[in-house]
Amino acid sequence: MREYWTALASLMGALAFMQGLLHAVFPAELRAAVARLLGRLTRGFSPYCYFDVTETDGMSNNEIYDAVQLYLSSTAAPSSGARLSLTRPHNATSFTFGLAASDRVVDAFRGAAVTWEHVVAPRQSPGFSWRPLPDEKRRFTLRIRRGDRDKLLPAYLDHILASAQEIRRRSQDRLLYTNARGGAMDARGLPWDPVPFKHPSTFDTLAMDPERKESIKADLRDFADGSAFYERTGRAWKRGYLLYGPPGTGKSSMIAAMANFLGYDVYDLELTEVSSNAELRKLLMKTTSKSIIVIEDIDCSVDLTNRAALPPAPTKPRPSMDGTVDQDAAGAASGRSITLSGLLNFTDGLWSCCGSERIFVFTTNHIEKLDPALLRSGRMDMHVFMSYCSFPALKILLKNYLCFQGDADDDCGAEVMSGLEEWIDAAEITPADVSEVLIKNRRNGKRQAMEELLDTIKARAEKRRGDTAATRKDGGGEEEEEKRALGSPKEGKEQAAGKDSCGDGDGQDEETDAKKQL
Ligand SMILES: Nc1ncnc2c1ncn2[C@@H]1O[C@H](COP(=O)(O)OP(=O)(O)OP(=O)(O)O)[C@@H](O)[C@H]1O
Ligand SMILES: [Mg+2]
Repeated sequence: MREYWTALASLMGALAFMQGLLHAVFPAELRAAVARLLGRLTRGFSPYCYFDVTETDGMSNNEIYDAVQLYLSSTAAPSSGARLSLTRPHNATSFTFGLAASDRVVDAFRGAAVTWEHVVAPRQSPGFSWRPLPDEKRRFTLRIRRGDRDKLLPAYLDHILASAQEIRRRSQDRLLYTNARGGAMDARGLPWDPVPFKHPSTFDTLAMDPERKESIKADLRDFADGSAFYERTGRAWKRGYLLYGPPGTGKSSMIAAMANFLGYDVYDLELTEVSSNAELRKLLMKTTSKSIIVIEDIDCSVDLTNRAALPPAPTKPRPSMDGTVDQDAAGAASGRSITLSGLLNFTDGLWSCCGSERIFVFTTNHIEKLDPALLRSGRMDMHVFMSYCSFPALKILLKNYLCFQGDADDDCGAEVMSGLEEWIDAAEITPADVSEVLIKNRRNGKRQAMEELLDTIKARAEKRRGDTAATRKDGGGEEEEEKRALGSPKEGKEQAAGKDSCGDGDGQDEETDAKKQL
């Protein structure tokens, strides 16, 4: 036994000596080169090919790395018995599983097996970098059989990217992005600032005529399921909504309800922070698909006066082919570089097709101030008038705020309800004002809250009647008439009933025309 231990000790000594000698004679670079050569030789004879997906690709994060991580976490890993790491992504409420360092997982696609390995190695010399790099270098290595290569690539990677996007959408809370940084980029080169989007508005809580609500929901559903339709018809997969109406009628609430209904992120585009059309294009390019791009109060954000009414510019703007004023030239000449034509390119020009499945929503309190170019057919597919509170909309608010059950609710006298029905249209009261009264009085019980509301509505209707009479007396009748003609709820109701107010009778787009005016 003793001899055995002596022999082992001298063998270990000899090995240590050899290793020291090897290190002294062959420098590290030479050893690495030999290892690389051997690796290349063995790979040359190997029936597999390998693809590395590194965490960073030079300056920025590698989108495919993130996608592979998410994909493996949800599909392959849980069934494989591999070791998993647990993470919760930024802004997410749920946990995701990731493949731990140096672990492997087998996946299958189109009948072929593939192996993923997660390789984590310490970063040796950080070198020069514009941004702090992690201490470890991470990558996924994909191993597939040489014979399967054409069958799997790039379809398998497309499948991974699509699955990861869907997982992200399901697991993450929706995000609200804003460009309020005046064009500055963040560390990842993105011009948008995200915050978690947790708006409670849904189509159930939105007070508007149930029929119009249903038709908007159906339109959104058609849009979201319309991949094949848009491809077949050669149209960009996008849709434009123009929401217009007085303040407090639910335009912003409708946007939140749309986002919650579809599960889309919202990009709130602050046009006053955008200095040029080029910047606008960059912003558009950095939006993701399955998103709603919102420009609120479009009439206030940028000077979108009628083309004919543009102020004379110091240098003569170049007339376009159809004789109208060149908006870019006029805009530049008048000192602002974001123009109507830039905005139109953004919504339905060539640039609008970067990415897909996006909804543009413009809101305004003054549709009459918008350029007809913005309203013409094909630009904004749906014009939705958000009107003052109607009786069906009021019933929704009563249900939401007071749990009022309609006719089945005996507590509240039928006469209060019929009074509300009688006065609500004449009062021209917004859902926001109705909500305010209900919130204030809801602790006093249903009946009292509704009576309070009836008083408010009656007082308002009578005041309106008095105001109108006074205006007529002062000879302002014509002005009042004009105002009503431009944006009154009555007009909205006619429009809601199917009248086209946008001069869009060219029948260019049947699908759009059928649903356009809501
Ligand atoms: N149709 C509606 N259904 C339910 N709640 C509404 C509706 N309209 C307004 N409200 C209530 O009033 C508040 C203000 O509404 P919202 O901000 O959506 O109005 P808006 O039309 O966007 O107004 P503005 O034109 O001033 O931006 C909301 O928080 C919501 O509680
Ligand atoms: Mg609003």
